[in-house]
Amino acid sequence: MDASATTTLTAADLAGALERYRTDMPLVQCLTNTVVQNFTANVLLASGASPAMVDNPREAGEFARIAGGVLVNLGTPQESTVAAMRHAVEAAGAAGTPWVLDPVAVGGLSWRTEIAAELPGIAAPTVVRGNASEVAAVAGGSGGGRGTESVDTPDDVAEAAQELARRFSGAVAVSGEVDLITDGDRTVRLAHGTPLLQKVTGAGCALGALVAGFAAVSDDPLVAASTATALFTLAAEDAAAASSGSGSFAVGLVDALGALSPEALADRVRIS
Ligand SMILES: Nc1ncnc2c1ncn2[C@@H]1O[C@H](COP(=O)(O)OP(=O)(O)O)[C@@H](O)[C@H]1O
Ligand SMILES: Cc1ncsc1CCOP(=O)(O)O
Ligand SMILES: [Mg+2]
Repeated sequence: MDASATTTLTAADLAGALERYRTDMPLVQCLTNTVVQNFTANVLLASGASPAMVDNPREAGEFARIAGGVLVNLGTPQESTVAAMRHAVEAAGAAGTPWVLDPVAVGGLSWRTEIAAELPGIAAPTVVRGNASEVAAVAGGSGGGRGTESVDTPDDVAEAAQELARRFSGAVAVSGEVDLITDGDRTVRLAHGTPLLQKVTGAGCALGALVAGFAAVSDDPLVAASTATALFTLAAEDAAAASSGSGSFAVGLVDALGALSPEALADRVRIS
């Protein structure tokens, strides 16, 4: 086998995942924070997936068995939703449903840092998606960022991300100006996007939901996380070009997510 084929993703890999996503319309269960629920659901719908915010302890496990992918986001943890997360992760592990951990502000606050350490002990996450400070904290190396924002760059934490991906036999997607996505063996960088993404709350959180959707249609977590990132950041470039500020940008991003075809993604994405 050609060695490069085992170490590199191609634009065609990502376009293929987007084609399957648009055909399958994956059901994505979101246990996410109270700030971003509506935006996340609209991002999933626009992209071609089907969102369901099933986040109570009585139903979360039941739903995780039938969902295509599960997002667990620690942005605003409450006793009840954390109990639901435990059930969802356990059921996802038993059913083989991929699940994504978004460790919002982990490292900076002690309870959510404990939860981020506990949940992977129930079942390993398919993808950990966070900003650089959050990924460093989950890997065990730092005190986190400034609230929900990073004080590190993805390349600062590349080794920690690779080690974490190997620990979970999954992928780690570190967001920033240049996104770094790794499965511990292969590492790709995507330099798309716009600084306007930092002026809209929930951009990272919505990206986590897309990763869960793509994990439903791809057996390769690196492909899933990379396709979600490419779709989101290329759509953001389109929205930025047509916007007059962060408000119209957020609306335009939802429009652009639905308009981006697999062919356009393959044509425009630059993988390094
Ligand atoms: N300076 C930037 N330029 C371009 N894209 C960015 C920039 N910062 C973040 N992004 C993009 O914004 C999205 C959210 O990333 P980030 O802000 O790091 O997440 P979080 O909201 O979890 O902190 C990602 O798709 C990332 O590629
Ligand atoms: C502002 C805020 N506070 C708690 S969760 C949250 C949303 C964070 O969203 P993101 O991590 O996508 O910027
Ligand atoms: Mg975040």
